[in-house]
Amino acid sequence: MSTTTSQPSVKTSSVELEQLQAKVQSLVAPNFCTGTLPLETSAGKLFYCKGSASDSGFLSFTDGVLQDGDIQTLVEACQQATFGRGSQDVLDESYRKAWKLDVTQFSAQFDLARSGIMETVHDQLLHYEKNTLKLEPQLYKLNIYGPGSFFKPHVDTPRSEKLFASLVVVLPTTHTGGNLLLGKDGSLFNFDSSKLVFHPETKAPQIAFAAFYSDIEHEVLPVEAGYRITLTYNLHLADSDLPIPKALSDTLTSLKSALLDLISNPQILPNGGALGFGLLYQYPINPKFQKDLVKFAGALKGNDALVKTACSSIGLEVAVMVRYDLEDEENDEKYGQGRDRISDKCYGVPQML
Ligand SMILES: O=C(O)CCC(=O)C(=O)O
Ligand SMILES: [Fe+2]
Repeated sequence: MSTTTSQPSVKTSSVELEQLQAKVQSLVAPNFCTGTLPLETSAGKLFYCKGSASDSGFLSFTDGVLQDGDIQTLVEACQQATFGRGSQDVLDESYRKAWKLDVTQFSAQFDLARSGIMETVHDQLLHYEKNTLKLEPQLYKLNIYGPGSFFKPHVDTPRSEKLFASLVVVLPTTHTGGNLLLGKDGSLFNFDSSKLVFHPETKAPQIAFAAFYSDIEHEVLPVEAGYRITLTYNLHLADSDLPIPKALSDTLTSLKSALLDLISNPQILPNGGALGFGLLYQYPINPKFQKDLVKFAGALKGNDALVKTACSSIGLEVAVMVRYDLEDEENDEKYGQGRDRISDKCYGVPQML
């Protein structure tokens, strides 16, 4: 972000800057959302095939509670689930123990587009960016976690630079364990699907879902009994012409006034200059192509988007820049695990200026 001047950037250290930093750090924009919704009988079946027509079958999630034996037949059509490590797709049961079906092998009657989930996810995760952007879901896999299945902490590494968030839809089956922990050790949320997939009073089957920014660390705890069946989706950004929201939230208003206080102080950047904000989230960018960042600046997440919106709304120019940290081996090691790791594109940690 810069004021409109041709002066070179000046680094300023002051109480005011520290106050602004504290303000930005105290902001809380949602970075995940969860919910449940009834599963209608008309959306209750899952069809699958193993290879030939004679190996095909279906499960119904709405005609009584599924027995483990029924699910076992589905498991037999599955392959062991892999994950990305470095540039490779690997099978490592000490890291991920689960089964998967590729999209070519199954078809679910459950229709995400008609379920209303995307509207909720859009409002929560694109809160400050929803003026111009929308999310497009791409069905990725069906996964089954049986007794002893788990997925250790990881981030979902992007296959596309448009990857914004991940969505997990849990189908109604009896199971215990298999909680999805969001944030380190579940610091953000403990999503216990086993308690959500049947209505607490009527016991009617329900869908439970969790959506979160793909760079948020998460894990699936071991399933203790039964089977946990999920549909996973990659949520991509797509251009849209949604109307600009009129109301700015209290959070945004308070950040705007903190920024205004700062820039109206004659002691701060008296000759103009630049303010830098380290981004809170990570983004799938290819830093080789500067032009990508122009587009990327419209797709910030949560608090990052909030800071950008606040700056723009008081007339400051905002740009996203990459800062290279050549010695950041720790992150390579930590984030070299996850869904579909790709070799030449990775989460970058740009700076907002
Ligand atoms: O099943 C879940 O809750 C999350 C699965 C997951 O992290 C993934 O497929 O990448
Ligand atoms: Fe994941």
